[in-house]
Amino acid sequence: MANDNQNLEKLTAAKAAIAFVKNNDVVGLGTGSTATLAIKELAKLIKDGLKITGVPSSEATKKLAISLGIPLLELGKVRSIDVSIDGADEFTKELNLIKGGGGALFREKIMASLSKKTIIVTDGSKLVEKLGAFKVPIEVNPNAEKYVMIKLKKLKGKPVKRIENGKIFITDNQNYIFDTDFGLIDDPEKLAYELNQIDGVLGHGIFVNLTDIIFMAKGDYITSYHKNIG
Ligand SMILES: O=C[C@H](O)[C@H](O)[C@H](O)COP(=O)(O)O
Repeated sequence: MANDNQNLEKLTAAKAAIAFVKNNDVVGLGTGSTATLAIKELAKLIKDGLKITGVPSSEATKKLAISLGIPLLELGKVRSIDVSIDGADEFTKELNLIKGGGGALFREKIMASLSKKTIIVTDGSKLVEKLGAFKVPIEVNPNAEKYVMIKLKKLKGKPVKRIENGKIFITDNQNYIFDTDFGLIDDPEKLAYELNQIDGVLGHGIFVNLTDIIFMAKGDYITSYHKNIG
């Protein structure tokens, strides 16, 4: 459970990202507690006259955006997004991420892939030296449940089907999530590639080369990490 300080940090990071949204932008709307704060800040600007069109990355975010009166386009219908703002469960200074704690990883990855600029916002608890303490969420078609389990074990993963409130967790795309322990991940790009090769895996929470800026707030300080374009 996030404490008050963490919530304040999330809000600080969210506000830093909102500054990148310009009039008439198509804006990717992430999922989770930090993205929610960003979306609420965006809604305030819209009330003050900013014109944007949002693209939600989950059904929960869609519902939130509608309740706040944000005009929306469906993710599957857009060719390009100007800027997207999302959270993360872990990140490294190389701008590699683990996402999907809320199960929205597939649509979030499509959103990030369509975005000219992807901004990630986090509190001070998400920065790690190496990804992997947070188990990698993997979205799996139920028809491939056993097959994918076998494949993940061959990759030395320990998959556990996600249960929430005593029930099997079902994603917005009607799939399962396997939270998979790979230990600390030495080469996230390689693991991402290997997971992409498994039939029945719709997507996974390792995000490599998809982020432009990360704003992390810790206490009173905000640190930004930028993509190395050199
Ligand atoms: O599926 C959920 C997303 O990837 C979230 O962005 C991620 O879990 C971080 O969420 P939060 O901002 O609540 O920590």
